[in-house]
Amino acid sequence: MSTEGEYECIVIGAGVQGSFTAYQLAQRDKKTLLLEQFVLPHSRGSSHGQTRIIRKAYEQDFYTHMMEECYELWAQLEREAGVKLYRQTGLLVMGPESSQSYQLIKNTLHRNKVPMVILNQENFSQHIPHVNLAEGDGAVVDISAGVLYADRALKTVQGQFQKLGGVIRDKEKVTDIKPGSVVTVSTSAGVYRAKSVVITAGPWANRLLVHTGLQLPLKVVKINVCYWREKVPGSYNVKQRFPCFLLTEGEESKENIYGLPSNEYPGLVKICYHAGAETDPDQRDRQTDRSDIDILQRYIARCLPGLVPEPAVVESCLYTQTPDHHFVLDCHPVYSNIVFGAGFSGHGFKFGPIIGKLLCELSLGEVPSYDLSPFRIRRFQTKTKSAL
Ligand SMILES: Cc1cc2nc3c(=O)[nH]c(=O)nc-3n(C[C@H](O)[C@H](O)[C@H](O)COP(=O)(O)OP(=O)(O)OC[C@H]3O[C@@H](n4cnc5c(N)ncnc54)[C@H](O)[C@@H]3O)c2cc1C
Ligand SMILES: O=C(O)[C@@H]1CCCCN1
Repeated sequence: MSTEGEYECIVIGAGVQGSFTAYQLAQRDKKTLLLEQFVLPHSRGSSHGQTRIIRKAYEQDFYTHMMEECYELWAQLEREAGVKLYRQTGLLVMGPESSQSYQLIKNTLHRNKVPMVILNQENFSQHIPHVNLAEGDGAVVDISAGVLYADRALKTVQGQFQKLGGVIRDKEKVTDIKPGSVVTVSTSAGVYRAKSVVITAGPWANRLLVHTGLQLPLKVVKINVCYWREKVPGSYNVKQRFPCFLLTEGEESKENIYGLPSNEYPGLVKICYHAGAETDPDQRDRQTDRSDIDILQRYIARCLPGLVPEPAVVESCLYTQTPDHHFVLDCHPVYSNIVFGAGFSGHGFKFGPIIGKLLCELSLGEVPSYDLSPFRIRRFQTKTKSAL
């Protein structure tokens, strides 16, 4: 019998998480197949675009701890592939001194001895020109934070996976998963079998998990990715050492507003709102809600006087949110050889190398390198078919 369609592991979904999982498996000499429904590269999921923020500044220690190793893994990939994927810019975190979120981030940085600088109302504008710090707001800079070149990172990790003998089959949509000690995966073009399967399908996670009788409490939202024109070209540029920034909450809203220095599109600064309207991932272009843009316009007019408060470019991206905004990293409750990573809630890119490592460990039945209790599905009231 031919073993062509037989693998040690099949990874479904070639976004950042699936690509790093496949790469980790191949590094461990496992015969691995990475399946992707669209032709690669594509911009219909969550991992496309030129940039993402990388940072250690989090409210919870467990993310900061994971990022310690994760920076190393990003650097290792850069060295292996001879490609630059990270640029240090620092991350300026601003928020009301009295707010819990701002204080938690500041305390996490402090407790974990992450290099940081605290700014005050007196010295703020000297360090960060062209930004108005709201009265009562504090400001702290996570020094090692920066920008990851997202599209380049995806291409690089997929290339390294292939160099290690890994197989990518794109334009192959998974249509069925049959659990068992050997899992059978059917696609639009063939049938494959593997000892274990990892589902990293981003906004489509529940569409695949349904074949295994499981549904997760995931909400898919569309984010308007807005770019704003500098009145004086270069004033918020990465070369001027303008940092990434994150506003924990402000006059305009309770949700984060965040930005990255002008870099990818000359003269344009990326600033987005960390919330959006619910959408079907296959119908995102029909979701035309712009309430996030209204919020951003008011914020920019008030606090970023060097930008034209009208977006010059609007692209789109999807978040897949869990109720607590923490990731889902777990094995299927009935079929332990089916593993999934989902619900990255708009902050998973930077963790790609660590998520890949953890999902690889779970799929090989190993004890994961980190405590996964914040990410397990038992924290939800998950719907599992009684027939299982
Ligand atoms: C606007 C925006 C800004 C963000 N900013 C940051 C940031 O600054 N820092 C950060 O760390 N993170 C950030 N994120 C979050 C980060 O980008 C995501 O958490 C991450 O990309 C999720 O990756 P994924 O692999 O889970 O999903 P995806 O990238 O969506 O990958 C899933 C893949 O599965 C494929 N697939 C689905 N169903 C099937 C099927 N049936 N058969 C085959 N293939 C299938 C899809 O086509 C897709 O390619 C941001 C996200 C957005 C949208
Ligand atoms: O993951 C991040 O670092 C950013 C922070 C702000 C919201 C979007 N994601």
